[in-house]
Amino acid sequence: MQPHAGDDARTRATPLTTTLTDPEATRSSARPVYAISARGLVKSYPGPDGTTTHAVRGLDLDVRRGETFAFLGPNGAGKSTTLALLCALARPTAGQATVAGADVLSRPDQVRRAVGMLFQHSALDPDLTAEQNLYIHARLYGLRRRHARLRVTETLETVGLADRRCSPVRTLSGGMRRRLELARGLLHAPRMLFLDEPTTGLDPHARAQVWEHLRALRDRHGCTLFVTTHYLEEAENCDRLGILDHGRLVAQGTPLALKAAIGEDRVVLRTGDDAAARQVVGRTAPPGLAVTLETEGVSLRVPDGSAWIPRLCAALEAHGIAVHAASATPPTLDDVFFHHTGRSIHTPRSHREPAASVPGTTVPATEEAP
Ligand SMILES: Nc1ncnc2c1ncn2[C@@H]1O[C@H](COP(=O)(O)OP(=O)(O)OP(=O)(O)O)[C@@H](O)[C@H]1O
Repeated sequence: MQPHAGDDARTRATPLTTTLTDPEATRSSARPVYAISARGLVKSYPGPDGTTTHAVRGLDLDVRRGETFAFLGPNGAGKSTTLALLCALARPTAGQATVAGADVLSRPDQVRRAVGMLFQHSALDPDLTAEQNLYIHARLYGLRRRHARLRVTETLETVGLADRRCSPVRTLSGGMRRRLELARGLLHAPRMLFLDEPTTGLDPHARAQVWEHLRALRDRHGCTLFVTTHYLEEAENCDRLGILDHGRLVAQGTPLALKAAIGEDRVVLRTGDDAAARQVVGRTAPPGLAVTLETEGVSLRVPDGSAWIPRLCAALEAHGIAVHAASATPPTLDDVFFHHTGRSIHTPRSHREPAASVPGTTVPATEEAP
């Protein structure tokens, strides 16, 4: 998917009214350029013992029509809550959002009619066939009988399940069920799809198949896709992504721009004595850099990493420490995540983190979200 040239890797906040349309688009068509535009979106839940859980803390976000946008964040970051706010399934505590041209607060029905949704939990009846499940949902969406039958056939074809239309859902594989869920979200032909972790729990082959269908929806039908995920490789393939942490969007941009903005390579040295090597590398590398001990060896993030390898190797050898392997790799999305959050997306959050920086932090109800 093509990156947008000149995308800013950092989050930007501009007034909602100025971002809903761009002047060029307004001249050629009345349709807003942004499929999603949110400003200052907040969602707080009452927590246990009179506390408040701040799931989303002031979100500013714009997603263009036809764009595939990934919302990347660890468990509890607030991804599903944001999705519920944008689909008008939950009411924001504060802030505003326009989705598919409708305001989520004043026109929630219009938003829900305009978007398709794929949730983490299945909404399918395992004892009914693929076709029966879709037909029931089509009727619930308000489609007339004949149109419902037509859309069931079309959407089963779209997701490559036409030959399994008479199979009970319980006999379908996990990947097929997810595709059937996708078909369900497409019944009313929405131009915009919200997908909450569409491939979680699927094997790599089934994940690739789901993404093949999602790309086809974008390319053939111009659908806007908003996908939550904690798979870096999925986010990598999207037009843009936003990194959500502790209910806040800490960075957004194209994968390329986000990685380029870091500008640091990851250098890893595997040595005969990594603990001693860490001390030597710490003294040799530019001051202030974190040198860490990881399973692969001694690691540090430094601009122009490959130029540092000979110097670090020479210093280690001068201290009698053998270097078995050395590598410098350009930043990955995990490095981007690390850069903005101080930890890897795969690292479970620490219990020692200060309360104000823990995802979905629970604080006394009287305390204002910072
Ligand atoms: N209905 C609710 N009532 C109270 N707290 C909630 C509710 N829904 C979510 N939360 C809390 O809000 C925070 C964010 O949850 P959310 O489900 O949005 O995160 P997530 O990023 O989608 O996580 P996951 O990847 O595990 O689905 C969590 O601390 C969660 O416990």
